[in-house]
Amino acid sequence: MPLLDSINRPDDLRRLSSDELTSLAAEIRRFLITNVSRTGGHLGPNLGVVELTIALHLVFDSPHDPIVFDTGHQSYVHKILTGRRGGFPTLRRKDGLSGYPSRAESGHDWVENSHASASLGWAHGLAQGFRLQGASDRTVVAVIGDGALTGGMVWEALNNIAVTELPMVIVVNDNGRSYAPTVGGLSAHLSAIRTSPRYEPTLDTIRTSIRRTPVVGRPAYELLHGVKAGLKDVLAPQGLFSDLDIKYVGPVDGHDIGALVLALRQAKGFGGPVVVHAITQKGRGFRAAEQYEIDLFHSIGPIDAVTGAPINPSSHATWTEAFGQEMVELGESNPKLVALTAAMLHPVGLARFAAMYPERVFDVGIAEQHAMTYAAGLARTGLHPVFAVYSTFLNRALDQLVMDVGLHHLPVTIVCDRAGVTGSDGASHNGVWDVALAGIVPGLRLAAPRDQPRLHAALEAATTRRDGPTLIRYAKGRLPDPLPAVTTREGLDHLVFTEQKNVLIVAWGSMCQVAVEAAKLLEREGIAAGVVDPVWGLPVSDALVELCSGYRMVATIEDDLIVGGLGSRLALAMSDAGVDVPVRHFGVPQEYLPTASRAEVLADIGLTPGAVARSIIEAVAVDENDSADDRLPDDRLPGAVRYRPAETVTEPRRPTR
Ligand SMILES: Cc1ncc(C[n+]2csc(CCOP(=O)(O)OP(=O)(O)O)c2C)c(N)n1
Ligand SMILES: CC(=O)[C@@H](O)[C@H](O)COP(=O)(O)O
Ligand SMILES: [Mg+2]
Repeated sequence: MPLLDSINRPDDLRRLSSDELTSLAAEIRRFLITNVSRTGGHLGPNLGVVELTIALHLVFDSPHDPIVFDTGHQSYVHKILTGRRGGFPTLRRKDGLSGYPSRAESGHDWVENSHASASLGWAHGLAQGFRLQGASDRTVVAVIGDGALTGGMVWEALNNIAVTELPMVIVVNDNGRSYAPTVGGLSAHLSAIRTSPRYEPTLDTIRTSIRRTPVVGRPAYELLHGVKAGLKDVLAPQGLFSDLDIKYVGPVDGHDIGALVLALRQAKGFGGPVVVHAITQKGRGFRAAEQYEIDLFHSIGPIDAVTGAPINPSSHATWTEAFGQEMVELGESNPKLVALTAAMLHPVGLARFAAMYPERVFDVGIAEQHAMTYAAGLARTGLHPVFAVYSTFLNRALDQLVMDVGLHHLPVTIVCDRAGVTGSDGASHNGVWDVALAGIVPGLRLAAPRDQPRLHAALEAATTRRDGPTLIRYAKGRLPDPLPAVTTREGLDHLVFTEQKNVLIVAWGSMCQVAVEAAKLLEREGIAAGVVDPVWGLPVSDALVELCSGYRMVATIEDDLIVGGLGSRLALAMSDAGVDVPVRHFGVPQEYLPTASRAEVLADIGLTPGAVARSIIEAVAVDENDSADDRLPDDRLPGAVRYRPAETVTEPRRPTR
């Protein structure tokens, strides 16, 4: 029977011999490859932490000793060891196993936020909280990658942790990579430790010779681990942490369970803050991952479990590729254009621009705050920075956007990829807050292009603006077919034009297609509805406010938060202008959305043509004998939450059709 079948809780590990633990690690590796190649997910990071996670659960008593995984994308092995291997066929799916820690799944999971660099803050709070409440026997463990270590929050936490005696073990999972090789001085420092010439060959030689020694070999080998774990203080420079007076153990071979157990036990025994520096290999044990230089299979879709080749790769262009192409062309015509990324050069589509203009791209590590203020500095010298970032990670740089870029009216363009509902990466990855957050910046102009032609135009306009910031947002995945305007008036693209001032649907970005299809459904019901796309939706234009005047109803549809979104700002502007027309808002509710596919989440929150049309029909109070229920396709998925009308709807006047 496979050893893995007998592992249902961490305690089950403790009855295995060291050889059995090594065999278990191999079984887990095969399990990961078999399952994650089917579902997609963070295969590379989790292949790199198999032995580390086994050692953590051998030395610490989870959940009594919390283990906090930074970013959380590398917690699959933790889930396997805590009784959840059966859920892996449903990984990252609706009602399935989350791809990140989940309190609803297990008491072993403490932190669900998948935004990097937060684990040390969490660990500090947990340790301090336990101490204040007399639970001094609990050691808090943070597992943080070398990439996440480049985030500013880490150093805020370390500055505070360093002056405590709290029982905390900070495991640096150092594989030298974020997606790409980790950048910056910190990474160079870790690399120096990792590759210290005085460290590796010496110890490897000793280790090999001892292992060959019969009988006394194994005990001596165990002893060496203890020596090895301590040797770091002697053989290789590691001032970074010890200069903060934080004890340092390592570097330890992150794939040697015995060495890890010794180092973690030593760290636990210190009783105060300790760093354990584990050297791991992202993608370890899967040749295709190990050889995929771009990101070592950091995040994959379904692949062949042997070759690693994508299964059914989409040939359709993506927003990210379209952006990348635009940047290459803009870079050629505009020598002042520079680009920034926070450790996601390829994921945001800047790789080609970087290849063409290597001196004009800056990867700052997972440091969005720094990226934004760095961009302000660059702009202050007359350059035009484009900061490409996933929408949800823009949250990290709000103050820098408001006070460094906005306050100085600097020509910085922020390009938010993965804007809107992303779905399978869970609540903290939906890019739904950017409009509400960035929309508060005085002078910032915000566009949500609906297709590639509009993206081209928006980038042209944004990168030539000199008197303030711009933000352009687009959804994850494939580029939609072009959706041309029927006519454009005063900067407003009319996608469905009706002379009749009955219902006006105002939509932008990915919701334009939804709006057009909803208008067709309404037309079938004899309800005339026009559709207009403002493209540059914020600040709300006077032309849009004036256009809304005289309609029986305005509906706004957006793939971002209703509160603070386009619709709520339009309603406010209409109210200020005395345009007394009821407004119904369709968008993302102020909730943390559960893990599901983008399509499933959009259906659940009523952002489908059928749901929008049904709701508009209900709102314009059609003849109550014709229940809307009989007349429109209910394209919600079974069991979906019924659409909840937005609170801001005012009672519509009885329409005439
Ligand atoms: C604030 C923030 N920015 C960007 C990301 C996207 N992201 C997810 S994992 C990752 C790389 C993490 O590298 P590391 O911490 O070294 O972990 P590894 O994948 O190497 O185990 C990045 C940039 C994020 N999750 N959070
Ligand atoms: C863990 C993390 O933040 C990213 O790796 C995230 O999974 C992005 O996924 P996509 O690039 O597939 O949108
Ligand atoms: Mg890493």
